Amino acid sequence: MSDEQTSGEGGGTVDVLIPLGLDQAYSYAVPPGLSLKVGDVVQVPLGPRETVGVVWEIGSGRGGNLKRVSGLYDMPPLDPALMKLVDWVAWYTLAAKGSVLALALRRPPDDTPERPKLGVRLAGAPPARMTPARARAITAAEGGLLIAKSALAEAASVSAAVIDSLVDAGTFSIEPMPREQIATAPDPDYAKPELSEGQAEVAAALAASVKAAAYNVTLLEGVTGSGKTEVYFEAVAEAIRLGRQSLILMPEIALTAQFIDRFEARFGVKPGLWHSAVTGRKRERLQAAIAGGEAKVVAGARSALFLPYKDLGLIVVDEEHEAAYKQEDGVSYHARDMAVVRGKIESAPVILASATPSLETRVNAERGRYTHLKLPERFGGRELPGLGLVDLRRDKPERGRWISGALVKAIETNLEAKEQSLLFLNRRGYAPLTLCRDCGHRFQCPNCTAWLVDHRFRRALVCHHCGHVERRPHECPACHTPESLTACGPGVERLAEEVATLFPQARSIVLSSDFPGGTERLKQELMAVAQGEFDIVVGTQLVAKGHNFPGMTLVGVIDADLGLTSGDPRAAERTFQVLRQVTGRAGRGEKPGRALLQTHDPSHPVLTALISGDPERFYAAETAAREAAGLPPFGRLAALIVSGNTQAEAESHARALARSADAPAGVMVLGPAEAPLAVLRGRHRMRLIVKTAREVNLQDYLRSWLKRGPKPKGSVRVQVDVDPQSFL
Ligand SMILES: Nc1ncnc2c1ncn2[C@@H]1O[C@H](COP(=O)(O)OP(=O)(O)OP(=O)(O)O)[C@@H](O)[C@H]1O
Ligand SMILES: [Zn+2]
Repeated sequence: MSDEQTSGEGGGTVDVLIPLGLDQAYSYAVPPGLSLKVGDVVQVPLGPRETVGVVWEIGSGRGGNLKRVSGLYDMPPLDPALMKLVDWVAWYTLAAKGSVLALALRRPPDDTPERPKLGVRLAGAPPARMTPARARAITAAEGGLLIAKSALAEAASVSAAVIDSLVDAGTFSIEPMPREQIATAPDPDYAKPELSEGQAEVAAALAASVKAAAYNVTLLEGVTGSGKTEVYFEAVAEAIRLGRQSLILMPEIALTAQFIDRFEARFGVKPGLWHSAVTGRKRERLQAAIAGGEAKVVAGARSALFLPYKDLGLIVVDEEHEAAYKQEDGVSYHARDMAVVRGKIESAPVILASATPSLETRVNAERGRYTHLKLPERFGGRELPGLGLVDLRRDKPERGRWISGALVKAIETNLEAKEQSLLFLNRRGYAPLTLCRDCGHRFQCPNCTAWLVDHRFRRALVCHHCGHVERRPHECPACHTPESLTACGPGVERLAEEVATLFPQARSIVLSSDFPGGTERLKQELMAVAQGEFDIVVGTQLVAKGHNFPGMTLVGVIDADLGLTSGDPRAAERTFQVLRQVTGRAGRGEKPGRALLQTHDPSHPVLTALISGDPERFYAAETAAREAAGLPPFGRLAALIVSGNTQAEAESHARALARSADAPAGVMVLGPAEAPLAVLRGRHRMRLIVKTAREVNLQDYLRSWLKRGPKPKGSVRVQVDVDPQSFL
């Protein structure tokens, strides 16, 4: 930013960043009479059209023959903290700055006036001509309250025309309804829980960090059911008392009905909810309430990180280890890491909560960069579930079955005791692979290097990567043998079939993201499970985390080895996390719980660490392994995915890029090799991996490399992923 000038006057210039995939701000002339400052939201011409942009810098030159800014929008300028965040995220991820701005920029307000909802009120004398319908409407409106027209019509079982006629007769007055409250102030003392001694200590430390109003990161590590939520609510309460705003980031906001209820029980109102399904005017109003500082607590998905908080006093990242925090398309940022950045920019404390923290966060805590607070016990003296392994090499289910004898017995015992069981299998659909018994033909996605997953309930074969759907035919498309297709391996739907056969009297349900009826129904079913309406739940990772099912006392993991063989450097960590989360669903209520994990490899270090009940053992071993391999957080990693319409195009560009790598000391460029998903949505993909020592400035290196390297031509695209989480 220029030092001398704080505003661009008529005749001067400004650099305007446009929320599109452009890295540079463009210079425009400021027309006479207009005075612009940094952060102002303006309209500018771009090619043949007009577009919105933000004044990023005040230029020093004269307008000359530059295009002119067309006008200034009547909306608050972008906050300097948010501009800083945009700059930082763009620098770190190598995404185009304009694309990052698109995450942070509010759309200019819709100018069409919002049609207020109309209400009617009993205000005058009864009409000269009375009818039964009119009488009902008048009776329903007694008391003189303002009632929405449609609600009154429904309450009185009359048509809207009847109400209108009473308005015409002067019996009812018509008035605009007050707007639905979007930001009612939460009450920090609405329903304070009685905290245990350990909880109270941690809560006090968190509240103190809020009071200190300074940047500081705390890892809140507590076993499943220890009351992490309850405890960080105390930090939120403190922020509310100070009149400041809190952001609670959650990995899957759409499924957090239980969380919202808990928040309401604690603070008397719902938090402001921010996610992609909040649209239109509601979205605008919430943004305005956040910018105005009235919305005190926002619970949101990762995009809530880019909202224009007026006075952010606390950021909580719940389940900080979750992979869902990493955005893979467009700007590929990790919301947990960027939350820490925003905390720093805002001088606000950040709480990272998890029962199974990421290795990165653990190492930061161990090295003293983060404060480490622990809740080592479950609340109310409850025990963590006892864990046992089932050796599938000995206790082998018959062909086409997946539940071992030991697990069947445990479920039977649970059914007799009227307690709930959860069978966990992280595979959607009926079967991961379909093949022809006669010729061996396998059903593959035409657009991706992936098998089509049999979804029997939907009667379709589906690609989980691109969404391609086809009908399951009756004969093999290759050899035309009728009825020769066979399903290989289990998915949750198939497991549910087995459950129905084994336990016909049990009330069972399958829960996965394929659940018919969408998120709303799914929420209801999760509630129903919590209320004990099902005996057996078959589910994917969707049911593994965050939920509180008090009657659940048994968790059976169908395939504990799944995920350990993927070759992903994070495979061990992920498996450890998901297994600890899912087994943590057992025994959260009055009765103790247990979990059985089926495996072909009972001596695998991840499993023995889990069984030992000593997570430190796992973290120590995994930390040592990562350190030895120079993997994050001990080194830095980036992936470059080079894709093109043909294999040849992608490969030749990837090779040319590799040749120009010119890696200095401390930098290693690996590849190109075919990406594990070699074809995705019809695009051929090659991958280069950049691995550097921790002290290397990875971003600077990548930038200089991409600048001197060959420029992508034709269909070729290069996608940069700093800190890749998924190695597909
Ligand atoms: N001090 C308390 N008073 C009353 N109930 C509590 C208290 N602490 C925790 N609980 C209850 O214990 C259960 C588990 O608490 P909570 O969900 O906060 O744990 P968590 O550590 O977030 O669990 P997870 O990591 O498994 O999601 C909840 O039903 C919660 O209401
Ligand atoms: Zn596909």
